[in-house]
Amino acid sequence: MILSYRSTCTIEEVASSCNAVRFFQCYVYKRRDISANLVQRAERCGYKAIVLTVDSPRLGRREKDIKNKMVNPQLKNFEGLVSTQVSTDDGSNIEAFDANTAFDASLSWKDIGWLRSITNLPVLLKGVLTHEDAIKAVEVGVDGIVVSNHGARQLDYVPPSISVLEEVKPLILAVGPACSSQLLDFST
Ligand SMILES: Cc1cc2nc3c(=O)[nH]c(=O)nc-3n(C[C@H](O)[C@H](O)[C@H](O)COP(=O)(O)O)c2cc1C
Repeated sequence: MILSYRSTCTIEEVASSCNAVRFFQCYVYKRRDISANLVQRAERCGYKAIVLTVDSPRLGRREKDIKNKMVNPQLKNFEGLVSTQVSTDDGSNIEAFDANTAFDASLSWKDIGWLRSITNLPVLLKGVLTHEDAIKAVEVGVDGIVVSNHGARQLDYVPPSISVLEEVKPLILAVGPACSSQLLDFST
């Protein structure tokens, strides 16, 4: 299974109560020490890989979250690292926290090297949708890709993940952590 950075149980709590093979999903934050803290905790707790989500330099405009005044559950993994209390008059506090405070929108291929420098775990990229990016991912040394359009919640008009599988087929490891129970291996 792939644990989201946003999980309501901490990296440690999940590790101590679950024997499944665990990967940890994270982002690169403006404050790199936060990413490093999460990644290294996951490594210490026996997670087997880091899944870096690369399709969200900023959050998409999640109109349903805004309309519903979505309130983020407490981000327990961040306790003691950063304040997650974000007040916004504009609806979604997830958007306010992730996009404006936390995520590093300058994320680029060179940052894979940085991630590799802080962990010995394999690194997978989540959010790849083209053959070109899959090739580039291999070139910069990632260990796998997750073909995903983030549920089409990030960018309008992204292709459905299933429609690009043929294009990236030789390089595919899996399709989407949300579907881990239906993990598909197209690598053969
Ligand atoms: C409530 C919710 C929370 C999500 N949180 C994350 C997250 O923290 N990190 C992430 O990479 N994707 C997150 N996603 C996106 C899913 O991982 C997944 O990409 C999406 O459901 C589409 O599935 P697919 O990737 O198999 O196409 C979230 C999706 C939903 C519905």
